[in-house]
Amino acid sequence: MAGDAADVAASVSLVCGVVALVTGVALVTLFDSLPLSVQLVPLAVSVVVLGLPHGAVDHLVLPRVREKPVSLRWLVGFGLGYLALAASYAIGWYLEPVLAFVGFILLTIFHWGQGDVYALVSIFDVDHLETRFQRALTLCVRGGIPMLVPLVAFPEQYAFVATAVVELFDPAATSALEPVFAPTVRAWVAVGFTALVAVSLGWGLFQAGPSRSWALDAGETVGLVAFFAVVPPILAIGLYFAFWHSVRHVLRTVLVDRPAADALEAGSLRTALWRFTRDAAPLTAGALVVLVGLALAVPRTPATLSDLLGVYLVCLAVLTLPHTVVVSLLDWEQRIWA
Ligand SMILES: CC1=C(/C=C/C(C)=C/C=C/C(C)=C/C=O)C(C)(C)CCC1
Ligand SMILES: [Fe+2]
Repeated sequence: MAGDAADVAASVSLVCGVVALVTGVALVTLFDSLPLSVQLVPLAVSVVVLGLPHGAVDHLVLPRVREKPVSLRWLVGFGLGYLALAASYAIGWYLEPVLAFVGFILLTIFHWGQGDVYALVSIFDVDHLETRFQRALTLCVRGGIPMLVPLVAFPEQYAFVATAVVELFDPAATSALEPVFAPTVRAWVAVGFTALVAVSLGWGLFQAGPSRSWALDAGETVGLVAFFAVVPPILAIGLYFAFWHSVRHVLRTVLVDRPAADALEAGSLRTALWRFTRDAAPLTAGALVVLVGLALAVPRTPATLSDLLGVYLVCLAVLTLPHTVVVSLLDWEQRIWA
């Protein structure tokens, strides 16, 4: 990895992440209750800033990391494959919305976990995650935090959002999710997940000692758990998605884009981000077309804020499936799991 450019990426990742967590915690501390319209702001912003755009350079990252030209032939083949995956998953939402929702949670665990493993290994260059198994554990921990901690801490809002999403397709199906929110299930999730975090961090500590990189991993992990335990999930996930996951992935795409990485190394974050923005603009517009198309196509016409949130989540779900395939191939090229 480009030495200095990765250092700049590390600082930017850390600063944005800390700002996101502190913002969420400050908001819940300062205000007794936050209206839904306020909690939705970061997710709404993520439609055009960082969130949707972070995947909008998927067509460029693989040729760039392989140092191959972006040919028309590649773009057509890639585009067709990407759309086929997204469309198949969209059909899945119509056929089995509950299954599609559970699949989305699992997909998010995997994808957000893999994003953080990359950041730890390649951006922060940690020394306590030597084996593939340790990295897999870390993937489960980092991906599990945003999806499981809110289930334990905020079951009502979790159920509200799950219902809003599934209802778009089949109002009668929403009751199928109810058992997941039962206190005993949530208690088991809490116990199991705490054990997973303890094993994952404990193992790293045992192997590498209390190194700087272990402390960074532990600090981020504890910070994220605390954040998702106290900040209502619609707000928390919006902040995390834009300013944690997306920032780290955008930096990853910058690091594989030679001119942008050079700019980053020279300290010109602005030039690097400008190149990203230019590259991401066309397919961010494409993703917006998918969003509007879904809003028109779902069986229940979205009328409320929670319906709109539901449509946005379904849009994220169908695009995240091919996006995760691309990121997994990028992981492969960058030997994150070798
Ligand atoms: C908003 C929200 C939820 C789900 C969010 C998800 C699953 C987001 C996934 C986004 C992805 C994968 C983006 C691409 O990188 C929960 C957990 C139901 C709880 C309540 C609030
Ligand atoms: Fe992503």
